[in-house]
Amino acid sequence: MQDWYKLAREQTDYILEAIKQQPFIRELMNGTLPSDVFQFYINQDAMYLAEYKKVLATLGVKCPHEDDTQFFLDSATGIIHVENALHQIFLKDNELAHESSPTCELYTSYLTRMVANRSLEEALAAVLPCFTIYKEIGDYILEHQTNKADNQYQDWIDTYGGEEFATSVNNAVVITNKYAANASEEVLQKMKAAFVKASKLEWMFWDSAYTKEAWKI
Ligand SMILES: Cc1ncc(C[n+]2csc(CCO)c2C)c(N)n1
Repeated sequence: MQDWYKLAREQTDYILEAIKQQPFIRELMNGTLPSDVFQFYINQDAMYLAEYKKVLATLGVKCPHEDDTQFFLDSATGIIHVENALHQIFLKDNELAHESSPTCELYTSYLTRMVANRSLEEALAAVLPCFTIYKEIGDYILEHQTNKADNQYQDWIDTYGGEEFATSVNNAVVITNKYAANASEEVLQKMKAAFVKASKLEWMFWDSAYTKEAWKI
């Protein structure tokens, strides 16, 4: 398996295209996303990230190569700095929610289960869309927006588009490809399923923010 990610990316192209068409993304891009919807998203994302950083730390500890461990542990602490800075800009303290939406709960629980109970390869594949999809969507928005000087969400957009974040995403892809290169056909199938599912959960996360998804009871 030469370039596992290239194949996984091709097989999830329909999900990427669907994300680009989501009203959340379109309105984020032109700056018209209602601020209560963005608040809901940032709130849920704060809860997502609190779990995701533990997922990355656990994954890092599982990696046999020191450099890979270093990368995932750095990414976990990076979340504390970069993402918290974003939340400082956008998260209004008085609107802090403490209950995860069903989709936020589903996504974080899924990732936690993958790193706890599955092979390193599967866990890597499950964690990767978080990096690659944000990179693609960040770049997509930067490329297509016409209002960079006056979009209230520009700080968010700039975090995920551009070069600095690209290096981190590239590292995550290279590491995942490296383990895929020696994986059996059975493991490769499981990696693909995990990558597809996590990509769908990324779509669902934005969708659930746009509808301000609540528990049914
Ligand atoms: C639901 C959701 N998915 C992905 C990201 C983006 N993201 C979160 S942590 C991380 C790795 C280190 O920065 C990246 C790319 C997000 N914020 N929220």
